[in-house]
Amino acid sequence: MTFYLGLTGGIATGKSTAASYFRERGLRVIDADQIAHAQQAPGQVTWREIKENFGAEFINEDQTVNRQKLGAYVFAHPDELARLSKISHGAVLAEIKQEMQAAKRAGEGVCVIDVPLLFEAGWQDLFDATLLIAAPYDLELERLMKRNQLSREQAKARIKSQLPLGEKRCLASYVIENTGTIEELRTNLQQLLEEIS
Ligand SMILES: CC(C)(COP(=O)(O)OP(=O)(O)OC[C@H]1O[C@@H](n2cnc3c(N)ncnc32)[C@H](O)[C@@H]1O)[C@@H](O)C(=O)NCCC(=O)NCCS
Ligand SMILES: Nc1ncnc2c1ncn2[C@@H]1O[C@H](COP(=O)(O)OP(=O)(O)OP(=O)(O)O)[C@@H](O)[C@H]1O
Repeated sequence: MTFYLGLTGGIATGKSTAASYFRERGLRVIDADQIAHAQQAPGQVTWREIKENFGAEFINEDQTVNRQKLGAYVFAHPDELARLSKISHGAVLAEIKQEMQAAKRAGEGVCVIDVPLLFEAGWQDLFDATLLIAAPYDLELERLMKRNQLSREQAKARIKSQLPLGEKRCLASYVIENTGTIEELRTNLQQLLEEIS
């Protein structure tokens, strides 16, 4: 039986860092962001819908979606972000389900599904358990500003576009506080893996 572990967090709280650890341990990690990006490749259905709904000004000369520009726009306009989510989520979910089936067919013990918007989308029932990588608000804000080179206001708007971390804490089966070093995070992840394996 495959144990499906849904991995989530706030923006920049450390999901990808946790996902890297699981990959190093040889586990399949299904990455919703990566799936969403692949489905935005020129010519794909999602790409066409983005072009039609948001306009050609969000398409680069090489026909790829200008994600930086689109991100700056949608995170400043909640209704537009909802429109983008609506365009993307059905196809992302279908691909996630396919990859989960592949893990089962391959007889894998644990399969991790990294979904930033797991609780916002209401997908928790798809998984055997959910793991939230959490960090205090100020740390989340600092990491996000630094990594994406955003102003404080831009970073705050991105965090605000998601369900508050406090609410995600109540919904998750497991919560790991990512407030120490990356080594400490890895130790906590190892303990969790031992518990569920
Ligand atoms: C808004 C976009 C253009 C920004 O692109 P960018 O390269 O700057 O960011 P990236 O895709 O790496 O996402 C970074 C983080 O932003 C957050 N985020 C992304 N999409 C959304 C959304 N629709 N609502 C709230 N937060 C979001 C997530 O925490 C994600 O991990 C891009 O995220 C996008 O196309 N989003 C729609 C698809 C989607 O909902 N993806 C999430 C996985 S289901
Ligand atoms: N324990 C830690 N100590 C110091 N830096 C960390 C720690 N954990 C993560 N980081 C750094 O914080 C940033 C955000 O981490 P990461 O990319 O894993 O977050 P994420 O939750 O996947 O983000 P997103 O939601 O945007 O995809 C990265 O630059 C990462 O190297």
